[in-house]
Amino acid sequence: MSSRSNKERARRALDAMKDLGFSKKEAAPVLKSLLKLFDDSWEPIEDECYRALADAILDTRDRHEVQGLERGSHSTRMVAPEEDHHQPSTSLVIYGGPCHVDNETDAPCIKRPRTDSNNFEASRSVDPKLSPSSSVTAQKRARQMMDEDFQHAVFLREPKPEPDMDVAPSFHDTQVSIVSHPPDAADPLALHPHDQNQSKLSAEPYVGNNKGRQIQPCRTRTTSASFVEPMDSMAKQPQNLQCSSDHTAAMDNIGTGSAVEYTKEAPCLHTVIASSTTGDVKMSIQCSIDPSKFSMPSLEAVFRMVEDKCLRSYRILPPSFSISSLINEICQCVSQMGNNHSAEYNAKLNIFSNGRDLQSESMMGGVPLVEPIACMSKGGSVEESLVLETSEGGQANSMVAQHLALSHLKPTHDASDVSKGEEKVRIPVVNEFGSDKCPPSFFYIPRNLISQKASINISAARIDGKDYCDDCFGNCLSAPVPCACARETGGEFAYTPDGLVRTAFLDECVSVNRFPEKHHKFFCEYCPLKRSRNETPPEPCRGHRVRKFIKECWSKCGCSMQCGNRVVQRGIACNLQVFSTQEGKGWGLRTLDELPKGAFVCEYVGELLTVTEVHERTTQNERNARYRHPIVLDADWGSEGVLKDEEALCLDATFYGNVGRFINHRCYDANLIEIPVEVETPDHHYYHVAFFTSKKVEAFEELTWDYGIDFDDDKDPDRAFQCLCGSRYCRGRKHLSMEQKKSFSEMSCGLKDKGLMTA
Ligand SMILES: C[S@@+](CC[C@H](N)C(=O)[O-])C[C@H]1O[C@@H](n2cnc3c(N)ncnc32)[C@H](O)[C@@H]1O
Repeated sequence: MSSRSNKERARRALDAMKDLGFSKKEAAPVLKSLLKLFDDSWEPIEDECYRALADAILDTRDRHEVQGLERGSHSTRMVAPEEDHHQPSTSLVIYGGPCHVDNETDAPCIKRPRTDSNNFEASRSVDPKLSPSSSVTAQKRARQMMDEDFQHAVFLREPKPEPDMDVAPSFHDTQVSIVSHPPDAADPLALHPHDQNQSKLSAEPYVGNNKGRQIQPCRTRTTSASFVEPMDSMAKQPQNLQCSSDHTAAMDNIGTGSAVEYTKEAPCLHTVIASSTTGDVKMSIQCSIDPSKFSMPSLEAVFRMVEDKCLRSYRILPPSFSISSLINEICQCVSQMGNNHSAEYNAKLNIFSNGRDLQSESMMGGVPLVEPIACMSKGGSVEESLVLETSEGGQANSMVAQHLALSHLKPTHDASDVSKGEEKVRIPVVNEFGSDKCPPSFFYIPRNLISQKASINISAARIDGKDYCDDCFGNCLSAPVPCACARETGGEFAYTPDGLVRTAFLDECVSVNRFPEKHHKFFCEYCPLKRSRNETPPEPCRGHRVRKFIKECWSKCGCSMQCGNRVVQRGIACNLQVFSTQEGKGWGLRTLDELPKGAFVCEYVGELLTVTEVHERTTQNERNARYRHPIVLDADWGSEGVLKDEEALCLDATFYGNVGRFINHRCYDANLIEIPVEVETPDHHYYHVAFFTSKKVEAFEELTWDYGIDFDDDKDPDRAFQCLCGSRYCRGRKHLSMEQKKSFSEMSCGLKDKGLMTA
């Protein structure tokens, strides 16, 4: 590298820092140290718009502050998931803290993972002495911590099975039974299936009604269990059953024993747990099964299926995991498997094991199965029915909603899949910290709904020759020359053959978000955002970022659905989970898989409304205000002259949305970036808002994007929230100077229109 280009790169780096409010005096020595650390390699410094440099400057500042106060002391200790044995079994442990502080050389910290919450235990240094592991492990860990992608990694501890309660994780044992050990045989055992303590698989034995009774599932008996036999034996002991029609389940003692009947939320399921005077406990499950189509599967196979279906899809066990819900699942699986002829069974089990319950889908049209365990929502009935039609052009990626029921929603959530089978992957809901069992009501839709007023003309006829590739076949990415669909992205496809957004393209998109002043902005003569508010005179337009688009091949193209230039339209492919955040942000979305940089995560799907409709809704309907963060589709507002009202569009996921509505905001250094994707319309009024990872994301890390909200603008307080993103660049944080806040704030377009995110 010539010294001239080094100088040029240094100048650009310092300019970028100046834009962020860091003086040359402060930035230059840090840059020098970073270059030394990176062996004069510029790439890690320039990556992510000089993120490493900005981090290092702030770290150096922090360190100087901390050194003044607590020189030489380590306030907290690094916790490695494998070495911390004191955490509760479902606790979150985060690697955190600045790395590589060299007091001698004053070298800055770089790329350190940090905590997102005060509740997380974070490290302040990598000190082999603090780790019981070998120094090799410590070095490895230190290297990991130097890796920027390790930042914010959250490790979710798998719940450890409690010594006497290892029922859930290992159901392969066919010799399972439940045995009670009442200290006094005359004091029959009782079990309340709805008791929270019981359902948390706690080590604490359940003690019902202060009688000191215990139930301890164990594996000491050698009698083989079957689903049929206990039913028979129960039938012979009717005196032991105390049934209740109350769906909240009942527990009672009748002197000689006790029984619980449980029929909640599953009309086909009838579960009875009973004890006898001899101290035995028996459990029976009664499913409504058509005997003519049924052959009893093996218990082991059923358990394996349950494990696949339930435990593996969650990956972790939520605290609400309970034996009763497991029994529900077992019953459903018995019914499903038993209804299949044994020849089909093994093949279907394989399909099932692939992660998606195709088998249950194929069964849904047949014999009704046990209802999924649903989180019932409060509220009235849906007033008007939702009629969905595919819009003009047939295979549109959007639908038209004829009636939108806004006032009374009563959808239910299936905790095992919030998408209710609408996506290719299951998206479970787990609640570790929040008090609500499930997210509030909304209708899950996998594709955008078009409101009546929004003008979106989806028609194959509108796509002319230069915008599609009818002469392609199979995969456009493997053709020797990029096809017409790559025109939008400068003659090169935006995607790599691995389905990732190309790094250069992605970095450019990140840069538009982070440094909007360095990119082109469009100023409307008469801004639709202002127009919709009927302000007289309307405020001047604050400018809209001009964004880069991806154009995917579509139905008019000759290629197949598997073409590498069709990523977003193929839908969600990674394993996601809706979870309750610990920091008080409500529900959030995280990935269960490690995701490389540039991976497609999901779309932001909602109702397509005009900007005016959004404004009307906002003023008329305050319900669900918490979710009201419509996205303005203004990525290219300047391209086709003055926009008509019906062409200025927003996506609102308040009432109808997909999993994208759970993605929380993070100021500036979010791990997702929203990219406009053109699929079925050649103009840029309407497009898909697709989320891609802007860096490598660890499994179980929360997925976030920058809504672009200015937290300092209190003109519209009902729309805003107090930012709890935990980013050191947080625009709500006090330690940033006004100048820096301003720089960060200006990075987002439409900021002053608080509550409206732009994409
Ligand atoms: C699009 S929703 C995101 C999902 C939401 N957390 C939930 O529970 O459904 C946006 C709302 O989430 C909350 N939220 C998102 N990011 C946040 C943050 N960084 N700090 C605090 N609250 C946040 C706010 O209530 C916001 O209005």
